[in-house]
This record gives sequence, C-alpha cells and structure tokens, in this order.
Amino acid sequence: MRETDSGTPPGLDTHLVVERGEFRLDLRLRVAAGETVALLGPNGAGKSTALRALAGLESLSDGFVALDGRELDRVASRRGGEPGRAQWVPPERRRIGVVFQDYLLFPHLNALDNVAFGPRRQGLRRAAARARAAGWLDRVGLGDMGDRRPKQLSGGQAQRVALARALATNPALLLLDEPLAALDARTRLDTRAELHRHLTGHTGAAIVVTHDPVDALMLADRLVVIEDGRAVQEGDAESITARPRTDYVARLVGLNLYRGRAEGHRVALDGDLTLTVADPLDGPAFAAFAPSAVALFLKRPDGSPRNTWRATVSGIHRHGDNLRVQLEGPLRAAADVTPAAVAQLRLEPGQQVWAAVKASEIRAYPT
Ligand SMILES: Nc1ncnc2c1ncn2[C@@H]1O[C@H](COP(=O)(O)OP(=O)(O)OP(=O)(O)O)[C@@H](O)[C@H]1O
Repeated sequence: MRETDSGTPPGLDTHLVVERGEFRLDLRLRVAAGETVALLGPNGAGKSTALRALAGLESLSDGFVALDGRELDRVASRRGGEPGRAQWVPPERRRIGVVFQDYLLFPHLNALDNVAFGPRRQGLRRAAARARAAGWLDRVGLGDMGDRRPKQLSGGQAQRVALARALATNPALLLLDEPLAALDARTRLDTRAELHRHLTGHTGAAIVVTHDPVDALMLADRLVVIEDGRAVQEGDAESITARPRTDYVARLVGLNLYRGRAEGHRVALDGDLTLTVADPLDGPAFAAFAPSAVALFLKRPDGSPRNTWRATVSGIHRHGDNLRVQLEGPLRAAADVTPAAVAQLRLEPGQQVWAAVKASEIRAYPT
C-alpha cells in the first residue's frame, strides 16, 4: 500500500465529537484511500453533522480529523475551559470534495465554470481549469451542457454537475450527502449506477450519507450505521444483513429481531415467549427471522416442530408482490404472505391468528 509522508496509510482517520445541546456525536471512523463507506442512520442520527465536521463547516468539541496523514483539525486538551484548536485547516484548503444537498451549485456560474471553480482555486490557469472541467462534464455525460446555468438543469443533471465539480479537484476525501435523494425513481437508478462507476474510479476515500439501504449496499464497500450520534454497527452488507444488532438495522434489512437469553436450542425472549432454534448457543442472544419465514394459520398448526404463538393482525400493507402483515401479541412481528393467502385466511386488522416459524428459519447469535 502507498504510504503518506508520515508513514501512515493514506485515507481518512478521524474521531469526531460534536456537542450541541442534548445531542452528542461521538464517531471514530477510518476510511482507506479508494474505499467508500456509507453512513446510514435514522433522521437526526448525526450523519450530516459528521460530514459537515469533516468538511470543516462544523466545530469539533473534541477529537481530530487527519487526511492522508495530515491533521486538518485537532481540539486541544479541554481541561480547564473551552476547547481550543491545536490544529485547524479551513474548509477551502482541505482536499475534500463535497456534494451537499443544500449546497449544490453556484447559481450565477454556468455548469462549466462551476466545475472549473475548484481547479482554478488549486492554481490552474483559466483555460486549463476549463479544459479539465469540460473533461469531467463529459465523464458525467453532460459534455454539451457546459453553458447552462444551474436553473436550466434538471435535478439529476445538477446532481451530476455537482459530482463533477467535487471530483475535478481530485480530492483525497469525497463527501456525498444523500446524493440520490432528490431524484425520481428512474433517474435515481441511472445516476446510482453512474455514481458507482465514479466511486470505483476515485482513488481517494469516500463517504456517502444515505437513508436508503439499497443505495448503501450498491455504492459502498462498508456500511457504518449510526444512531443517536454513535456507530451501532459496521461491516459489509453481508455481515450486517445476516446479524443486525439494533431494531433500526433489523427494519432496514427487513428482519424481525428480538433479544433474549439462549440455552442450547432455546432462546427465552425478553417477553415470556421461548423460541426453538436450530443452532445451539448460550448466553445473551439475538434471534432474527425474515417476514417471509412466518406462516399464518387460523387454527394452531400441529405436528411439525415449529415455533407457534397467538397473534393479532394490526395492519396489512402491500410489500412487493406480497402483503406484509403486522402482528401484535407476545411477539411483535412482520409476516409476508401472498395475496391469495390473505384472501383465503380472510385476514383483516383485529383478527386473531396463529403465527409459526420453523426453528431452521431463525438465526440466533450472541449480543
Ligand atoms: N443547526 C442546528 N442547530 C441545532 N441542532 C441541530 C442543528 N442541525 C442539526 N441539529 C440536531 O443535531 C442532531 C443531528 O442532526 P443531523 O442533521 O446531523 O442528523 P442526520 O443524521 O443528518 O439526520 P437527517 O437524516 O434527518 O438529515 C439532531 O438532533 C438535530 O436535531
């Protein structure tokens, strides 16, 4: 691996602490050069605050930001009063490219000059900066739109110009805040694929903030889930999907998740229900199963070695080709059933049913 002057591997190394009234962001994060990390989390988790702090637009209460071995920000020891800055590089001198939702393009410059702005700042002459900008507009498929003002571009086009503008400076760190959120479904699909290509070609580190698990899975090498200012789970898509550790993550990946205590093949859940699982385990455990693993019956099913419980239907919604049935009772759970099954069982809110899940469909793992 390439090394920086200080001998550290290139990329981002940071500990962000931002205190703002009740809210506290406390996030330790490393992103290698060439790697894309998705920051995922519910509203108000602190995702945008993290990006703004990295860009230098938000003051750290504590911690540091180092990029390619160079410190951009460090808060001096806080003992005895207000935090001071031991190191501070202003936003415009950080090698960071940003695409923020509320900060897309300069309205008074055309697309070409928007993209040329960064290279100009880096000291390139006007003609050279424009040539580089034209090259980037080409790469995002907007070679013929250089003379358009932002208000003459569609949302998707403006987003691509913003991406070209961020990449044109060859940033060591690329920050994208909900890059696809404003786009309609069709444009989103195309832009996501295109963005993925650019991220793959980008040699610096990249962080993408998103609400959308599909965007995160498609764009990033690694996911970091933050809730209430802290990282609650991180890993690749496979490990997070297989073993969610919070209710938010479980909902995100579409699983029913419960906490309990395992003793061999039995997991006693925090309510008073005990599940039988296929793989034995001991100690505090999570148990998770997919909504599609839940079968519904009007009468208690017998014979098969299933987990069964009595439940009340609290809601029915369309979910892809199936219907998702929300169940209340000793276990709050979602069940995916076919429209035919809903009709046959005459399911409706308020109705009592029996729910069943096979032991082999339940994943149990330590907390
Ligand atoms: N300018 C501000 N002044 C005071 N509090 C703020 C400000 N901006 C954000 N907050 C608070 O800081 C916390 C983190 O907000 P932040 O915008 O970083 O979350 P987020 O994860 O990006 O959320 P979203 O997905 O809704 O954009 C929230 O509790 C929010 O209410």
